[in-house]
Amino acid sequence: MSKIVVEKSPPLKGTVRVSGAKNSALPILAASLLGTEDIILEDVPSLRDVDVICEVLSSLGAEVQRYEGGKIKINSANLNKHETPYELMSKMRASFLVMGPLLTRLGKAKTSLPGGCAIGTRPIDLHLKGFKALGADIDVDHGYVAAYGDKLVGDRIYLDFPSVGATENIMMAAVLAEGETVIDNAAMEPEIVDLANFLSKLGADIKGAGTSSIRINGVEKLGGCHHSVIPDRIEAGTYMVASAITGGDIIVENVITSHIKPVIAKLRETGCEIWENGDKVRVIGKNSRNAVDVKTLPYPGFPTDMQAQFMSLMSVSKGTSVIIETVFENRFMHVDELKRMGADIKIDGRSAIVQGVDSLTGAQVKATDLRAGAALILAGLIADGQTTIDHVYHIDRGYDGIEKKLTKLGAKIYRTE
Ligand SMILES: CC(=O)N[C@H]1[C@@H](OP(=O)(O)OP(=O)(O)OC[C@H]2O[C@@H](n3ccc(=O)[nH]c3=O)[C@H](O)[C@@H]2O)O[C@H](CO)[C@@H](O)[C@@H]1O
Ligand SMILES: C=C(OP(=O)(O)O)C(=O)O
Repeated sequence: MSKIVVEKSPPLKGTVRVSGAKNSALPILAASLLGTEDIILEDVPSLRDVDVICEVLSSLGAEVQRYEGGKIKINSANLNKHETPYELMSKMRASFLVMGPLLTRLGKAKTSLPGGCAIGTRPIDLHLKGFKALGADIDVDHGYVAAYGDKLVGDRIYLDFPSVGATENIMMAAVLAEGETVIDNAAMEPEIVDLANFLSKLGADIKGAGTSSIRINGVEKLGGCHHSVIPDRIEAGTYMVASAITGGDIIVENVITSHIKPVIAKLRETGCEIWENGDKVRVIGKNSRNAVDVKTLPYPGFPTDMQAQFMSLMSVSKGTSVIIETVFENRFMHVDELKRMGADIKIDGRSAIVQGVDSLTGAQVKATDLRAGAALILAGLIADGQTTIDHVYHIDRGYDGIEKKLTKLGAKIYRTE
């Protein structure tokens, strides 16, 4: 199994370009099952998760052609299977997002139940609540979930939590349902808006995406379109923290700054200087090692997907920081790994109390999930000596060319087999 080795690096300098967003690309690829004509997607990041979802689409009868530079062509005119193979589903939770499109297009869908993962139990009750409200029968048995409904009919659905995945799955199921569906307390993440924009280009009638109430009027059929995936706000935030933690001065390109307001605000609170200019942000980190408190929340709050990276920064900041994780119940697996590197962190329920230390030391650690892996790379950049990170397949799920991009900024990072 390959490992990533990170050595103490100089302050980062230069320019880094952010790739298309994983969390937009995955639902949009799933939604491609709804179209009956050619769909061309651009700016799709090169990631393990994208490889897996493309395999899922092919296994269902869609034609998927991949080109250099993040372009993918999909044609789902001959969609002919409603069941996804367990081996593919078990590789990635987001493959559950094919349920909504399959159900509404074929009248039936069956996938293995996505299990829990390192960051929490990650139930799917809200997805199923939505499908049921649209008239589907749900059958959960022997580790599989099946949904049946020849004729879905729109309804009003209140989500008990603004779940990103449930909002997406229900929105996708509703686009071909009869009449109007309203999702209340819907997730408002930029990736929901990107999915709604994509579906609208296919011919769907969706209003209110990006607010807490989304209205979908079902249409008979969807066609094809050309769509570019929005930039990855979490990848952008990760490089911004890399500049802050190393005391660097970098420009992050291909950023929609309104999507990363909480990250910009919190970095400024640490003392980091940030200049916004169109789709670029310059991040000057020389004074950015001051402790701040962080509380993760659904968008537009501080993203849970940036919590681990901020914890690395707080580990070497002046003072004490309280980091509260409200979105996932178990997203502190990186704490033990950071402690191996000398961080001083205590967990109390959903809070982590981080007492900044003067320096970290390189160690052998493992990426317990995607963002935990990114956090360990960030910690490795300023730790004395060498940090060797195991289980890097987690990192490959969500960071397009991370070693290459960091190396270009002057970081000492490489992969070993
Ligand atoms: C592929 C993708 O887009 N992944 C993102 C998506 O994950 P995902 O869509 O899985 O996250 P959700 O917003 O659904 O989950 C948030 C919370 O809702 C709970 N919940 C969710 C569904 C459900 O049916 N019942 C339920 O209780 C979860 O357990 C969790 O505590 O949003 C998360 C929250 O911003 C991000 O961390 C992930 O990177
Ligand atoms: C939790 C994440 O992703 P996923 O939902 O794909 O596991 C993430 O991107 O940090």
